[in-house]
Amino acid sequence: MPQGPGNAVARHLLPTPPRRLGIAVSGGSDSVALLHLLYDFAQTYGTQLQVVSVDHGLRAEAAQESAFVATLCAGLGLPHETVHWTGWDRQGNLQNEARQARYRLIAAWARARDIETVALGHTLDDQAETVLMRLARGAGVDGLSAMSPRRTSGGITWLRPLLDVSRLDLRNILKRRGVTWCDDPSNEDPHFDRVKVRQALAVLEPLGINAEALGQVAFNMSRARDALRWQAFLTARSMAKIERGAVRMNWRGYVTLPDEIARRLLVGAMGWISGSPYPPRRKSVLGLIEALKQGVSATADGCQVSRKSDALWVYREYDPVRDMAGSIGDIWDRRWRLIGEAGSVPLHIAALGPEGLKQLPEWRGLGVPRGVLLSTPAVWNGTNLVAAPLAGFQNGWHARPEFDDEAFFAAVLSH
Ligand SMILES: Nc1ncnc2c1ncn2[C@@H]1O[C@H](COP(=O)(O)OP(=O)(O)OP(=O)(O)O)[C@@H](O)[C@H]1O
Repeated sequence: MPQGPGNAVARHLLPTPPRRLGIAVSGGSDSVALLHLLYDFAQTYGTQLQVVSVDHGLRAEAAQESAFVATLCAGLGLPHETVHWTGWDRQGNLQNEARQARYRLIAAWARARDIETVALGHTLDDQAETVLMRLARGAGVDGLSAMSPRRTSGGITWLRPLLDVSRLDLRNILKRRGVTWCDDPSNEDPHFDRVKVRQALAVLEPLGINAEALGQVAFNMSRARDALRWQAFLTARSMAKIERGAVRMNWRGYVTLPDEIARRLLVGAMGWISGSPYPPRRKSVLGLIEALKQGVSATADGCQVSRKSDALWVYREYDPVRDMAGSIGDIWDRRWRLIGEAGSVPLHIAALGPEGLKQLPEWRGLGVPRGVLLSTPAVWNGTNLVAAPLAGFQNGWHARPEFDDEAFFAAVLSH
């Protein structure tokens, strides 16, 4: 087993070394070191490596940096490609937009090459800088938690094998090997918060507030977050049910939960329904719970949250304008599989909506809020309702929830 940072890499990739691995290399010291460490690993374990660089088209030097990575890879005999970002609409925060675009582009690059895992060069210093920046925003347990060394999103597993390794150690490895790297001038630009934070860390060092200490804080926070996630998961299992594509919880039980658990349950329910990768902000969810206590329903992220007698319901907000067309076999609104027989009459699928409910007066006896039923799928022949999932099969059509309760519980556990 290799020692030092090489060991860190191996620890994240063994005992089952991947057959293929993507590496995102910007040309900076961290990702260049990652490239070399993974190259060593691949020599021993036979992993096929492919390298990608993203040119955001924002700095003149970016093309030279990807050319530098290309030369480096050619020297190591590794395939390298550069992908380009051209999509900035000059709206929003440039750093954020560029970062999100980068992840999207790298994920698309990997998917197109059947690469399931992509390694990134985040280090202990990145971890520490993130903790310090988030302190300024009064972050809670989630915000201060450590980055995960392995995380799946956008269909790709992102691996960060260097989170325990300092930038200094990586640079020393490169210097010993006589390998150079590119210095991104924006890393010195004090307009950026990250640069200010790096300077602040140098000032805090004599107090022992350094990358290791902040990394440890992040690690401890992750453990606290995991405990909260489990508590929320177990609570959801005992008090929440999926009914007609909505989440139903017992209000009297819900209202006695600690804030943090109540919030996680709600965020999990909303995430399961909306499919949004970003949870709503903590403050807005807590505000929403307060509103519910006052008997006020609320909408957020395309979800409606409301109380009906003793139950708290979270369901898809009915939106008459939203295009909710579908066909047989489709998954409709992420949660319903539409099953039926193609006949000679042209049918279409859309939300039940108020028109549908008018044609199904028996809905009142179901004990389910009107809003839940409005946003369930229905089969239409023009303006005539052919089938709706209120009473199981109808006219040879059926819409059954594709995602079972477990998917909702998993959403609670991951938020
Ligand atoms: N232009 C790029 N091309 C390829 N990979 C990149 C590029 N920029 C960053 N990366 C990858 O992301 C890693 C982290 O870099 P950096 O900290 O700048 O990214 P970030 O995405 O802004 O981080 P965070 O996710 O913490 O916001 C790098 O080590 C590298 O693996």
